[in-house]
Formats: sequence, structure tokens, C-alpha cells
Amino acid sequence: MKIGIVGATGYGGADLLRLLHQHPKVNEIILYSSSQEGVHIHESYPHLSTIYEQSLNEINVEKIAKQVDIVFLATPPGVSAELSEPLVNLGVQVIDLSGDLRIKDTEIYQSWYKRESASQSIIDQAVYGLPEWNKEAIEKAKVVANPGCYPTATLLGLAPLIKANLIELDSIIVDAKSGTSGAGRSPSAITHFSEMNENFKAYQINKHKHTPEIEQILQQWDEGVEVITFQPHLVPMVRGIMATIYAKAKAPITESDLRKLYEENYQQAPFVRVRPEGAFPATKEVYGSNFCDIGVTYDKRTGRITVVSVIDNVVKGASGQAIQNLNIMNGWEEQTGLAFVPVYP
Ligand SMILES: NC(=O)C1=CN([C@@H]2O[C@H](COP(=O)(O)OP(=O)(O)OC[C@H]3O[C@@H](n4cnc5c(N)ncnc54)[C@H](OP(=O)(O)O)[C@@H]3O)[C@@H](O)[C@H]2O)C=CC1
Ligand SMILES: CC(=O)N[C@@H](CCC(=O)OP(=O)(O)O)C(=O)O
Repeated sequence: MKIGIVGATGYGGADLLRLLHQHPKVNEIILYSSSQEGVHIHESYPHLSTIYEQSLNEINVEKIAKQVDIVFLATPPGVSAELSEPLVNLGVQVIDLSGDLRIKDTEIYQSWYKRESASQSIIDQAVYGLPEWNKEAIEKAKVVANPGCYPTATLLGLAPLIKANLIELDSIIVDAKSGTSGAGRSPSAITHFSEMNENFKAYQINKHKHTPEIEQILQQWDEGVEVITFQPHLVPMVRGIMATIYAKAKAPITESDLRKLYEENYQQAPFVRVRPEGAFPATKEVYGSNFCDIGVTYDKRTGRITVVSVIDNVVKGASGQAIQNLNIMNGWEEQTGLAFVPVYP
């Protein structure tokens, strides 16, 4: 299969290259850039030297459609809104890593992203690419909206509780922390070293664009969900997200029943690992991998359930999940090219 990557000079695109290198079904990768046409990828990313040294091509939809079977759009919001529909119309499969196609209601998209949305027709065609809960739809999809990094950790952590109707739906609080690679390669005032090192910062308080994405999926699972509190923080590390999720239980539950619930829900999910009773995951334990590790407990004193869910934001939060979707869309084994051990320490 021939793969195209638009935005290969970004972190998500570079990580796609890293993972696709060991993918047995991929025989050619063509890279596209809006700003560095003619530049060789290893000039921008020397760690790719001798492995990938091809030059970056201009972004031209007709040419892309002739050259590749499937395109990953690892680009900022707004780009997929323009490119995905013509690509799909020309018969190319699209996996979009941005938020452009995730939110079905265009008014909600516009109010949180502060920009025009993609067309309703391409949004309607886009399938939300959370494989653990949407595999059948992904199998038939021509265009996949790869979930956001925070929503991936949050939704995998919350799903078993929502689906089993165990929690008060107005009590959900998601306290999330991310490494700085989540903000992409371009430096910014909050991510440069002096601002971020030895610092811990809450940002986008009550305004983060992943709030409506999480709410939309929770509402699909239980229409009683209205709003949640979602709060992201930036921590001084490069990769990793931890979502610590709190919700009031409808009734007391034992630790072993809680754990059994998670184990049963994720029995068929090769990338979700549920920790033993009393154990909770740390971000380093999934570093560089496509795993989402989850620990869960019930506090008899407060009647609250706490879920700790960790992912590598660049892999399960972007590139790895995108390849998981590629595999499912093409009828390949879900773990193809992704069955490797996290980097530790
Ligand atoms: N980093 C992460 O952990 C995650 C990222 N995402 C999402 O994935 C997408 C990519 O993120 P990330 O790789 O981190 O971002 P980066 O900022 O690192 O890279 C984005 C790339 O997009 C390209 N680009 C910028 N403007 C345009 C344009 N107008 N047209 C076409 N291409 C453009 C640039 O490449 P060039 O100049 O060569 O065209 C750039 O290298 C974003 O939507 C992000 O929100 C999602 C989950 C996690
Ligand atoms: C640390 C950091 O800045 N993280 C990014 C997450 C980016 C992301 O996943 O955004 P998309 O929804 O566009 O894919 C943020 O909070 O915006």
C-alpha cells in the first residue's frame, strides 16, 4: 500500500514515519509539505537519516490522489477541512489527526475552535476512530477522524463506567496532564524551556476544545450526559498524558467488581491494559507505545470512583491510533506494526 503523509515535518507526522517503518503492509511513503517543498525529511529530522531521506512534495490534491491509496493528515485545524473532502471524492482513504472532522455539530465546532468548520457532508462521512469502541464503523470507513489525545485517555477510562450506568452523570471531573509534545513542534510562549521546565501549569480553563469532543462521545453512549468538567495541565515532560477522572458512584461497589468490569470491557482490546487491584499506571509505562493503561478504585468515604488513564500522547493519542485505524480500515490485524514494548526507563 502507498501512504501519503501531509504534515510530515510535525511531531505527529514524524512519529507516523517511525511507526510505519516497521509496518509490513506499507511499501511506499510519500511526504507532503506546505512550507518545505524540496527539502529532504532528514534535514528537518536528523534522527531519520539513512532510513527516510526523501524530499517533501507540494500539496496538490489531484497529484496526491494519483500517487497514494491513503493519506494521513497530520496538520493543524483548518487543513483537513479543505483537503479531506476532495481527497475522499478522488477515492483516497483519509485519516485525519486534527480535530476538524470529530465534532458533528458545526456550530459547536465553530464556537470551541473559533474557526469555520469543514463541510457537513465530509463531517457526516467521518467515523470517530476510537477502535476499542467503534471498530465496526471504522472497518467500513473511507474517512476517519482520529480522536484527540486527551479524549483518547479520558474516553477509554470512562467508557466502562458509563456503559454500565454506574456513575452520576453530572459528577464527572477529568483532571488531565500532558507533556509538551502535545503542542506540536513550533515553539510557543508556554512550551519553551524556561517557561515549562520546573513548572506545572493549568491552561485553557473551561475553554479547551477537547471538552465538546469528550461530551459528544459520552452522549452517544448515554444520552443522559450533559456536560463535564475537563481541565488540562502542562507538565515538564515531553511525551505522556495522564487523565485522572473522578465521578460519584450511584451505589457502593467492591474493588474486585470494579476491576472485573474493566477487564471484561477490554478483554478484546489489545492496547488497553487494566492494572491489578490497588495499582495505578504512570506515563513512563506506556512511553513510545500504543498502550492505554488504566487503574481504577472506589473510595468508600466519599462514594467516588477514581480512574487513572495514561497514554503516550503522540502514539495512542495520534500516530499509533491512526495506524490502528489504518489496519482496521484495511481488514488487517489491529496490532500490525504496533506490537512493540514501551521504552523504559
Ligand atoms: N502532538 C500530539 O501529541 C498530538 C497532535 N494531534 C493533532 O495532530 C495534528 C498535528 O500535530 P503535530 O504534529 O503535533 O503538530 P506540528 O505543529 O508539530 O506539525 C503540524 C504540521 O502541519 C503542517 N502545516 C502547517 N500549516 C499547514 C497548512 N496550512 N497546510 C498544510 N500543512 C500545514 C506543518 O508542516 P509543513 O510546514 O511542512 O507543511 C507542520 O509541520 C494537529 O491537528 C494536532 O492537534 C492530535 C493528538 C496528539
Ligand atoms: C500540551 C498541548 O498543548 N496539547 C494540545 C493537544 C493537541 C491536540 O490533540 O489537539 P487536536 O484536538 O487538534 O488533535 C492542546 O491542548 O491543544
